[in-house]
Amino acid sequence: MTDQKAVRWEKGEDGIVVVTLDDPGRSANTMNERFGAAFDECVSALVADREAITGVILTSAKKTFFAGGDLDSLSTATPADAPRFYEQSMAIKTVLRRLETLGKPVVAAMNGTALGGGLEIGLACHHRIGLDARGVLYGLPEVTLGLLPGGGGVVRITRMLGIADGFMKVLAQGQRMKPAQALETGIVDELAATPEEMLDKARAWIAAHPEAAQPWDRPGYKIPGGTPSSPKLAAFLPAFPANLRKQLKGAPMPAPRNILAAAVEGTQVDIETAFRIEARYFTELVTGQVSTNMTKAFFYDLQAINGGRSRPDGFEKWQPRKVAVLGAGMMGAGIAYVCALAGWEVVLKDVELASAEKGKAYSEGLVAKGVKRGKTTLEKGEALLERITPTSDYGDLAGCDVVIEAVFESVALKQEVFREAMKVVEPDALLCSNTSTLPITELAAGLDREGDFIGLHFFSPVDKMPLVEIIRGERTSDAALAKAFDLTLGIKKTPIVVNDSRGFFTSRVIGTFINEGVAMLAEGIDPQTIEQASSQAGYPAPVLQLMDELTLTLPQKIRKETRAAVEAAGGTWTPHPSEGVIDRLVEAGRTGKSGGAGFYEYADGKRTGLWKGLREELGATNHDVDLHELSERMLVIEALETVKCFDEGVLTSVPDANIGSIFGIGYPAWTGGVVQYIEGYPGGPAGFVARADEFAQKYGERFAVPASLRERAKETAAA
Ligand SMILES: C/C=C/C(=O)SCCNC(=O)CCNC(=O)[C@H](O)C(C)(C)COP(=O)(O)OP(=O)(O)OC[C@H]1O[C@@H](n2cnc3c(N)ncnc32)[C@H](O)[C@@H]1OP(=O)(O)O
Repeated sequence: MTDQKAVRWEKGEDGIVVVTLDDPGRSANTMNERFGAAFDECVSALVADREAITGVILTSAKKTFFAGGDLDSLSTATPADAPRFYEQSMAIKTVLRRLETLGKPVVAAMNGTALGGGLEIGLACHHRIGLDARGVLYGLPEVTLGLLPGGGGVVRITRMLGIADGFMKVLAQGQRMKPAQALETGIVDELAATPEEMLDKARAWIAAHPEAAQPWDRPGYKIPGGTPSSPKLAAFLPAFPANLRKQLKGAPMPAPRNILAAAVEGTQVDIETAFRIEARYFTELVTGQVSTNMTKAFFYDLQAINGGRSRPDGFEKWQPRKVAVLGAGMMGAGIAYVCALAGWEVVLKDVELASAEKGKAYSEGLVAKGVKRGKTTLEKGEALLERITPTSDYGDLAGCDVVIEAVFESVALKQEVFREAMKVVEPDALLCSNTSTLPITELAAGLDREGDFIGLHFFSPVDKMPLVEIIRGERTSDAALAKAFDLTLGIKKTPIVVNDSRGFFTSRVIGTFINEGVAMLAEGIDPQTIEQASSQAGYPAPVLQLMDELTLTLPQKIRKETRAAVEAAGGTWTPHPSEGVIDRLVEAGRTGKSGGAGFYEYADGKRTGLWKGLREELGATNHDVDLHELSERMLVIEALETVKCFDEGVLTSVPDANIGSIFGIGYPAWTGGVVQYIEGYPGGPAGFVARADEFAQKYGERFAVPASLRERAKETAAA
């Protein structure tokens, strides 16, 4: 038996060797050099002792069975590291191949979460047992980090499940599956209720399968669904890359394409060659900028946020008992649903009982859909609905320890409903406004208990959107912030924390995106070209389509209010080139989707195509455009506005900026978020500044680079 190594092993009297993965230096096992060396030594010892071994069980001494490739190393790879990463990918595949061809049964007793490289270790075993416990996850999430499973995962998943199921159900989605789903998908073979039961099952399986080998190593094995040359698959395989292109709409996301290529090419050759193909595609991804961006955002930034980086210290974890939701429109109804889903009592209040009941009906619809799709049970759904009480009577808010207001965007109305609610709710209730634009400090002014007042900006549709922007007013207390943070985690959303200002962070930054799209129309650029440029940048919705959804009157109203505020403070308003276009369309009655006409035409509320008159109305005559430059203008203007948010103290955290931009306002995932876009721009911040300077020259002051960013560019260029 070895000691103090990342891998230790011990042979029992029954000849079964239990291999325990236990990196001494880390709280989770990862594929770092220490593990690689120790695992190699272990497998060599198993091979040497093969005749005396009955079987092997792989398990872990950590809470997490294995957390995959070492992201600290993977996220910092550059093109110069390509040879090293190719070698590393081949080295782990070689050792796993030696294990799977040991000639003795090998069982993965995955007694905790196994993701990425962790599941790839399991896939090299002849049998995988999962732990059926809360919080345990299995899957290959690499695609969500801009990577591919480079430890043999693509090769084995496609051999095991076939190209179609392997790609669509596991590799392309990168889903982290609960144990039952992992079993159904076929990435684990059986489940155990406890780690002890898991070991018993592993021993039993070894006893029953002394001749175990991988299916693909048995003579005559056929890949499920066939290889690319088999007629059945050849008929629809060509549609895969086409569908992928359609889904990605030209966004620079190389991982899905590389995964598909590795899967298709790898199934046409022997397994060793397939490993080399996979390693080549993996190396290309890991040394590229997109995987760095996505890993920073989706692992490190999310970890920092969920770890409570922006939550004030010293306050006990809190959860509401009874939530008052004021206003049962689209937002209020969604908020009521997510709070009831979290297990809290909810009182949904509107002026008329019928409106409140209509708000509750929204939850009924979601529950019915969930039951139909098997996502919840009838009992759970009914219990959720029981927790929502619709009312028109403020008296029913008695006992509520949180108020979440979601009424019309009017300071006077919001203050009035708070005043009424505060007469009835608990004296220390948390007071939250779901405003998307109105300054929190102004809303709180005049109400007692400004310290308990905070902004909770939800995004629509509330049940689907993963973000809540928490806005701290000038007098919001630390205690209220800690409660709002806990509430947000309680409804399983990601909280970002910003300081108060008009439009906060998300509304302000998305405003620059849509205004830039409309400014292009004012330059005479064809609307279809503008839509294409935003899709190609990776935005989930084309810019003019998005503006129609948000309505053209909203930015017009915000602009008027902001202009009034600027002028009242003695400043001068600089008109934006989008203003004329928006005003013309609003004047023509084209106010957006809800008004039945905007940049697009609608029939029965459904979009039918761009308004044909738009080109004529605005004189779309400018065809000499560089599509890439249009895409960049949108990305750059949002990044510059974010820098201003930092300068003005609205933002104080890079993870909040990155995740807020991706989860809240659809900033493209491949960038890693607004700040990471600047950091990862070709040439780093200095390259970004040079590009913004070009835009400032061509398009005006709105692209002026803030001094703080110029300074950062100098520092990073000198480093
Ligand atoms: C070729 C192969 C490619 C790949 O495999 S790519 C990687 C694919 N794997 C993943 O994406 C999983 C990433 N990790 C996680 O999602 C979570 O972690 C877990 C669900 C596995 C566990 O979560 P929890 O129990 O809450 O633990 P924790 O606090 O997140 O992690 C404990 C410590 O372990 C570090 N860590 C976790 N996974 C990795 C990793 N893959 N690479 C490097 N470090 C990792 C964390 O940062 C933290 O560290 P600290 O204790 O210093 O805070």
